[in-house]
Amino acid sequence: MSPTSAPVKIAVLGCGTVGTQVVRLLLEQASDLAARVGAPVELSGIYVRDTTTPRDAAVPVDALTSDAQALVDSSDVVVEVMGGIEPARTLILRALERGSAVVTANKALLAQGGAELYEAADAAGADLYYEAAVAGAIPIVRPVRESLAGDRVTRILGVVNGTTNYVLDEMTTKGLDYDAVVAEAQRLGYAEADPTADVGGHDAAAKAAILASLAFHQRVGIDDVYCEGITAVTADDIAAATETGRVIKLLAVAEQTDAGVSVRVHPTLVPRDHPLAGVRGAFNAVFVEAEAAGELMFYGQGAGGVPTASAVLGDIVSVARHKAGGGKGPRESNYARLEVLPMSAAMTRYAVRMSVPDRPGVLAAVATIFASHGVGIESVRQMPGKGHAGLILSTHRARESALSATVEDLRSTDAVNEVWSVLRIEGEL
Ligand SMILES: NC(=O)C1=CN([C@@H]2O[C@H](COP(=O)(O)OP(=O)(O)OC[C@H]3O[C@@H](n4cnc5c(N)ncnc54)[C@H](O)[C@@H]3O)[C@@H](O)[C@H]2O)C=CC1
Ligand SMILES: N[C@@H](CC=O)C(=O)O
Ligand code: NA
Repeated sequence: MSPTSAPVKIAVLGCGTVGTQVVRLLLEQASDLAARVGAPVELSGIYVRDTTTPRDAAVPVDALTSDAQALVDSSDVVVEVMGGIEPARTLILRALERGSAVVTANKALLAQGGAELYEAADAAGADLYYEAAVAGAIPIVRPVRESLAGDRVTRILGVVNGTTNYVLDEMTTKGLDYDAVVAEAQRLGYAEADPTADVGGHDAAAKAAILASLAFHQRVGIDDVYCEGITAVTADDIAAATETGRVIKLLAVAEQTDAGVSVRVHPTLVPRDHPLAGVRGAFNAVFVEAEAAGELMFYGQGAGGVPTASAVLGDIVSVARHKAGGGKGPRESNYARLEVLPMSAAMTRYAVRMSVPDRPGVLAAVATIFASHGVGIESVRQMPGKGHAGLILSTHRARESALSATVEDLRSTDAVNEVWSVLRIEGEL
């Protein structure tokens, strides 16, 4: 490091699960970080609501401030780990407008108001980095944004929410109660401040929007993403999945086809021998298919304060290097003009689980309904009950609109007592 290098001043906004670990690592690793950056990396302050709240011993009390604007205005790099839309948005814009680099973990803000932030960064020639916003510690933003920038990404398939993966995994393997597992995910620091963002699928949808924007070089916002969470998944769904050699995962799917771009998040049946089925606990995994690269898989800890802080620190080093030695990170790539398709146009496979009367001719009647909508049946599994039979019909690839029309007819025929659930299938040939 040159003895004349001016320190790079880092402001941290928010001191919760992630912020605490960012501060700890910044201070503990200060000398290594300085050597990697080429200049001292200095914590200029930590913005909190209340400076008197007791905090982790790693957080220096004299660095706490409740004056966010003054802190932002006196820093070279602003690290936003508060979450939420405001005041995060205003403070990030303020930082970017004065040419400061911004590192954020805030996928909700990026997926909702990203355009405004990217434009402000571009106008000021400032860095905007957000590796922690997608799949926690896993390097996925940088690979898609930079390493694959010369390729054509066609599909991304991922487990990108640690909380829901943890919940589904605990319910599947230990038969634990849904509410108890969600509470544990909160205690472990996996869940969002409001865990309905996790279980409702919105957190995964925000990540899917960010990944799709990067992969397909155009803006895809949260409103473009079809989103279904795990709240309707029942113990019976999990048992039926096990029965058919599958597991249920909340998957984010982003695909580019000739017709356009399709981005969706929903509970999905994955065959037990598929690598995504083996993603346990709060771990995440992202498959990327690109024309030249072929299939790539990224795997690691998708949630939790310490792993997420690793991704934040990596971004801090990148932007601090630019501050110390010159240079700048990539601008937003937003030139493509593909149509973002509605969910009704999505193509996938389905498992329809239903109860039918235990009498002859029922199966033929059900098959006729599927055929009338052009939905091919790949397999039928029967599970006998008292006076009725449980059926699981797995389909060939079909259009979502055709499947919806099929289910509507199934619900109105007397050949079916009840349609219990409809789950999409990915990863099976
Ligand atoms: N916890 C995790 O595993 C991950 C979290 N993230 C993201 O990182 C960000 C932070 O998440 P966590 O640390 O888990 O949340 P958290 O709720 O533990 O921490 C946020 C902190 O910011 C503070 N804060 C919120 N609004 C504020 C305001 N207006 N003024 C001052 N302080 C304010 C809160 O009091 C809290 O201490 C969020 O955007 C989240 O989506 C991203 C990846 C993983
Ligand atoms: N709540 C999120 C945290 C990381 O993004 C999750 O559970 O994945
Ligand atoms: Na990441």
